[in-house]
Amino acid sequence: MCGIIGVENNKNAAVLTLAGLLTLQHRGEESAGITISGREKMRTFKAMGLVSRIFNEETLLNKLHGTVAIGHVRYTTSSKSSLINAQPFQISCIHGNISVAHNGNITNFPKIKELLLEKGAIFSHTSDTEILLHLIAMSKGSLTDIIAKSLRKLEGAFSLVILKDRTLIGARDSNGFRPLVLGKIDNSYIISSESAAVEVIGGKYIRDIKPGEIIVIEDGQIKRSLIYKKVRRQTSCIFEQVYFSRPDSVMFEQTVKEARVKMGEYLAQQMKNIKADIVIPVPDTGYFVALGFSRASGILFENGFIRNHYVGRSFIKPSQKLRNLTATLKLRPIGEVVNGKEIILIDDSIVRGTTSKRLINILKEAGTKKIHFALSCPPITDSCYYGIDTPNREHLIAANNSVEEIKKYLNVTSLNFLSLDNLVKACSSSNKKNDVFCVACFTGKYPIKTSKSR
Ligand SMILES: O=P(O)(O)OC[C@H]1O[C@H](OP(=O)(O)OP(=O)(O)O)[C@H](O)[C@@H]1O
Ligand SMILES: NC(=O)CC[C@H](N)C(=O)O
Ligand code: SF4
Ligand SMILES: [Mg+2]
Repeated sequence: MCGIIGVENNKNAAVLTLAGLLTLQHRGEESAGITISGREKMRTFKAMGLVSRIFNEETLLNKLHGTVAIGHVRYTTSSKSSLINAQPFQISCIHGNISVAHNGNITNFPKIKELLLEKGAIFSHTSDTEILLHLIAMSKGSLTDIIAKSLRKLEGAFSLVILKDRTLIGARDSNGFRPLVLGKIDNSYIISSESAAVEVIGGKYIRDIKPGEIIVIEDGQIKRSLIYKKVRRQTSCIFEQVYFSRPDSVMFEQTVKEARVKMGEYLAQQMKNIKADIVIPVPDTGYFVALGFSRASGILFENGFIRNHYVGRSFIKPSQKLRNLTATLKLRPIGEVVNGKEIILIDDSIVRGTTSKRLINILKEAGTKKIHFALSCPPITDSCYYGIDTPNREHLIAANNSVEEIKKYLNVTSLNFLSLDNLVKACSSSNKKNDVFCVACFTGKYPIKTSKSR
């Protein structure tokens, strides 16, 4: 998952974009970048690492002048985690200087790249996003037309912010896999992956960018908004509510926090025969699920872990070595809370199993008597090709083991997964049909086939 943001018509565009990126840091920790433009020449500044390490006062004041900016935090899901693939990608072409920041994965990238290479195109990045810039550079027409034409050629998941001179453009693929919202601060529009980033920088969330929509904004005015490709079926990623998004962001007319509380309530219904002394969340994502569980079951909520806030998230780290290290450093049980207790331990998901095995071991070392482990989604049995890094089924613990085998491996008293029906109910607003979600990593039924999908 990556985080993207764009701010236009604002003399503080750089600072607001930076604040937005800090708010979206949970979506990608590997690299970050900002492109800024306005009266002066377009410039991009990007580097590997966390936003706070890359952007300081000196970078901002000396290098980032302008009134329109886009920013990106990267979680690698195509090619390598390296500086050449850090975004935004800024190019110079027949249409002038253009910069783009992308969240998602373009599933027909290999095919398009091959065609472009045959035509003599030269690539300077290795990830999927660059093909869009080639398609734009080779198209003719107005800015909106060339973007629409180019996007129609892409398949898969792409929420985008694009910058050209003083124009900010937002676009979303027609399945609506990844979120993208429109907001406003004073006379400036904001486009962001999540509504939390709009609100943290002082703006107001207006609406979601629709699946298949392009929106063109300049000088504080929406110049055009069009549906470039009709939605056949909206399939927004349900894992956004489960794991990726911030609890204070709005999705499907409710906050992610509300969805997670409901997941906890449904889990409590599913597990009504299990009694325990306390309910403990695995920070951070398990927090609101455990709260919902506790309210619905009447079992006392307790904080059983101290979380180290300086090591980031474990699942999104780019190598198993880093994931192991983060999982080891991230959480420490509080002995006096768990010692001698029968607990319900709540996390959002088991993906590779890196976190859960460690947690259960350290809880036992701290004297926990019995552990009922509960997850706020079904077993993850299939890879994601739309912007989450679970490329090999052999790395997914639930792809190769039954629930009973995982229970034995984790050595827990019971293992409980939220049912798919209950997950969909928790994430839906009351007036939406169920098929607005992609649930392929739980079912293997992919809304868009790729060469690798089952
Ligand atoms: O089975 P695994 O491969 O270990 O992945 C799943 C775990 O990783 C995540 O936590 P993470 O540390 O990434 O983020 P969080 O602190 O926001 O919950 C998630 O909440 C699970 O705890
Ligand atoms: N997870 C993402 O959204 C990443 C965007 C893009 N596919 C990249 O790898 O850079
Ligand atoms: S496969 Fe899973 S993680 Fe990927 S888009 Fe679909 S629901 Fe989200
Ligand atoms: Mg977690």
